[in-house]
Amino acid sequence: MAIPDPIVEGLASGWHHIDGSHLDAPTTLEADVVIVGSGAGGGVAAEILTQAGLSVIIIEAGPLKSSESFNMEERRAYPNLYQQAASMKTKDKAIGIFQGRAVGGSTTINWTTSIRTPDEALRFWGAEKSVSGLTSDILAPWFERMERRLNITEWSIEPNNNNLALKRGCEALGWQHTVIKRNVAGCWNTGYCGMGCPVNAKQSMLVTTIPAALSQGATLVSRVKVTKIEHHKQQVFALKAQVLNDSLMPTGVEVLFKAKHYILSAGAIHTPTLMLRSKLPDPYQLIGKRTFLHPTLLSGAVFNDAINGHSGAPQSIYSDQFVWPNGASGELGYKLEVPPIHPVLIASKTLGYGQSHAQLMAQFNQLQVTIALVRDGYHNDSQGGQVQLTDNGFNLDYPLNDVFWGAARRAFASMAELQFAAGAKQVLPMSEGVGPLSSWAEAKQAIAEMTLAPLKTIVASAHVMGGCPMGEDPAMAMVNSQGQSHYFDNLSVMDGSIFPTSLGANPQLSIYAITAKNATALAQRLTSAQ
Ligand SMILES: Cc1cc2nc3c(=O)[nH]c(=O)nc-3n(C[C@H](O)[C@H](O)[C@H](O)COP(=O)(O)OP(=O)(O)OC[C@H]3O[C@@H](n4cnc5c(N)ncnc54)[C@H](O)[C@@H]3O)c2cc1C
Repeated sequence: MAIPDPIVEGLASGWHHIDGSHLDAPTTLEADVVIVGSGAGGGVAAEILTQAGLSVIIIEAGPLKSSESFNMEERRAYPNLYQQAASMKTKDKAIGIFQGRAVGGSTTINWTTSIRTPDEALRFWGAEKSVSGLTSDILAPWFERMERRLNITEWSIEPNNNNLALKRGCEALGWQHTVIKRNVAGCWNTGYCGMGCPVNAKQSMLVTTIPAALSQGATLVSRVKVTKIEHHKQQVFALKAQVLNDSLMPTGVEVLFKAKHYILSAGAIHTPTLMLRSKLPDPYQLIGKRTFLHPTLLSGAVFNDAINGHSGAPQSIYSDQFVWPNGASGELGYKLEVPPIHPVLIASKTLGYGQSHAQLMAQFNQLQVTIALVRDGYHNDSQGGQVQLTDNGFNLDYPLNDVFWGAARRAFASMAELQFAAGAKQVLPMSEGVGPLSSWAEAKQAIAEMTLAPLKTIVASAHVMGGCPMGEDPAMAMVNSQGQSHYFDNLSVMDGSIFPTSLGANPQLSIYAITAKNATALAQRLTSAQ
């Protein structure tokens, strides 16, 4: 049975799509609003502004790919759909970062976990970061709106064995756990969300807001990368962009975009990189600083029975037992989840080489993996990373300090305790120098004594946040609480870069709801000025 592909059908119906790789001469494009990036922020903003009657151009550096080409193979998905073919790393290479680069941004390849912004985060932002008007009550209708729009509902199907182990461990220990809400409609439970949903069940921006915007006349420009924001006094007057070829290398052809209003939705790291490269005013030196990752530790566990963590909804249970142990600014907390277990993804995040690695991979189908996402950005000694320009790109300098390693050690202990309580026969904290552990008593001692250090301990992130913080006080924020620049009348930022701290929860729903609120306010402002 052929799966209907909304992108193929939409293009056939006459959507305005310009594949930059086909442009061979300099071009200027104009609209009421130009949006840089087509992910969680860009997608939602595009739909709302188009619905308000404004002409919109969405610019995306990545390609337009759709279910027609999503073949559930890691070797194709990572180079096609991820930044740096899924091998992006921090400056010292100690943290691996996953981020999307295709139409739909990271939502095209994310794992569908949808969680509202924790109240603790919102209260901290109000009290400490000069954010105004973002309380759980004020945001509730925006969460409801986006939950309806993206069919976000509790996953009612039996979790896969990877998630079931998390649930069983929590039950045995009396720890808090929750069934995850997912943005899916008619999900086949394949477990391949991270390679682009092959059946268009995931309600990513690729199959929801972007098609809606295009159906109402918006223009999508793919394989074009914005390189510079041209500005003068308090106005942005153009965006300069490079055309990219099939391999996403610049062809030398330039495109100029002109608009009444400009929105940056290139995501954390890339929005700040673009701002730095364009030398936007930054009297308090904020751009790119306080970039957060939820730096994530992994613990493997071998079970007697098959886990088959590649199959079934990747994430369907989480535990918040340890996220806010002593209030927001107390010791760093961590959220417990599981990742999908696909061979390349896991082989690159496990330890050893040669025989020991081969032995571990031979038990691949019995391998359960638990992850602990550390909540960064609240404690005084948790300042996140800093985006820095290099000659041909950027670096994210994210030093891992003692406060982080303290949380990491606690997280490894919690994960081992949980995995043994769930019935694991061996637990393997993903940090060099510690072998497979056979009991909770043995693990407790080994984890208390093990050396944790950059490049010895595996740390990863799929949640990039911050670097262009929001707030009313320009001394600590680049944009106000509506995402409007403090320095330019016609520039907004709508993506994960505006979070003043990490969230302590998976980010997509926070970006959807806050963007929906801010884009609606912007649409009212722009249409009433017409
Ligand atoms: C593997 C993976 C799994 C994840 N799972 C979950 C999950 O289950 N739940 C959850 O809540 N979150 C998850 N996330 C994170 C979530 O998807 C992101 O937080 C969210 O999509 C970020 O939205 P954004 O708008 O900030 O940026 P993105 O969605 O990343 O979109 C930014 C887009 O801008 C484009 N861009 C960048 N620079 C330029 C430029 N100069 N010119 C033109 N275009 C540019 C990029 O190519 C990209 O497509 C996951 C992420 C990954 C990578």
